[in-house]
Amino acid sequence: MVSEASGSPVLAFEDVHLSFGAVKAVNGVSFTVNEDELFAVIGPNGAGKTSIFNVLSGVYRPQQGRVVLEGRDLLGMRPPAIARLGVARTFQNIELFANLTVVDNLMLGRHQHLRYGTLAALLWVGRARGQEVEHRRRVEEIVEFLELEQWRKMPVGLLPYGVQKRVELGRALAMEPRLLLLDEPVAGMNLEETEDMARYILDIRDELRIPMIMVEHDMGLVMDIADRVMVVDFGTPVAIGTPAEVQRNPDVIRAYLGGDPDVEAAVEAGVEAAIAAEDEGASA
Ligand SMILES: Nc1ncnc2c1ncn2[C@@H]1O[C@H](COP(=O)(O)OP(=O)(O)OP(=O)(O)O)[C@@H](O)[C@H]1O
Repeated sequence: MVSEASGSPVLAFEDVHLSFGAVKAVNGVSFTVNEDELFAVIGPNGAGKTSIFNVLSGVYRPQQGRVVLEGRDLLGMRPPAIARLGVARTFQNIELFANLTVVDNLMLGRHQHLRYGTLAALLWVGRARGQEVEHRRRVEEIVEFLELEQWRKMPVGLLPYGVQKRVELGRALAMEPRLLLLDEPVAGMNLEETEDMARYILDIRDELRIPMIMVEHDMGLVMDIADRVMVVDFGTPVAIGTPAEVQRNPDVIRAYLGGDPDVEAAVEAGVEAAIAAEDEGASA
């Protein structure tokens, strides 16, 4: 099982345990995320994926474990402090201001970088003016990067769903994150929107060099674009590895298909056949 990222890790999630009464939402989960890595977390409904995100962003405080971002222990910090350290997040359900324009929503993402007071902002003087210009410049760069130019002055609520999801991604990028958490980035999207989003996610990794953790139910997307995948089931890690490694792991297939013995026998036969075919291909 490959559990360590190659290169230097940005994030270390170490033996985290989180229970709600008798429910072990996260049960001894450990992984690291490398600085240029797209790391995916998958698992059946209720497996603990959202709970892992909530631990990472400070919403839930685990009973045991460590979460270290670039050498700093995040446990015990409140969500705004963790966001200031550079952990940005997109949500399953879009969380934008529907009546504000694309540019204004992105400007709100810059909010934690504002270094001037309200009075200075109102008077539009000195530092406030200089910083505002800089923030607008950064926002326009993101508009261009995510190809949002044609919608920049439109209220977000009027835009197609796929574009709204892209604006949400832009708002997270406006925070200049050190680590980006993507919670089901293509949920509810059609094929074209999904392909667009996949391209932007890969560009964020390759051009902006921002490491990401993605929770996603779309297996095709995960297997296509993730560098490594962690599978969780009932809060417990089942496997960590490359998409190819994880896909042929019988424990993973079992976690998805349940304990039906007929299904299991069929799966194991299928896995063996796949491995044999691969080996044959390799030796040919
Ligand atoms: N605040 C909470 N209070 C009580 N139980 C919770 C809470 N949050 C999560 N759980 C429980 O922890 C377990 C893991 O839930 P979680 O939402 O993390 O799973 P998930 O993998 O994200 O599921 P889904 O794919 O459906 O979003 C579930 O049994 C859930 O009911």
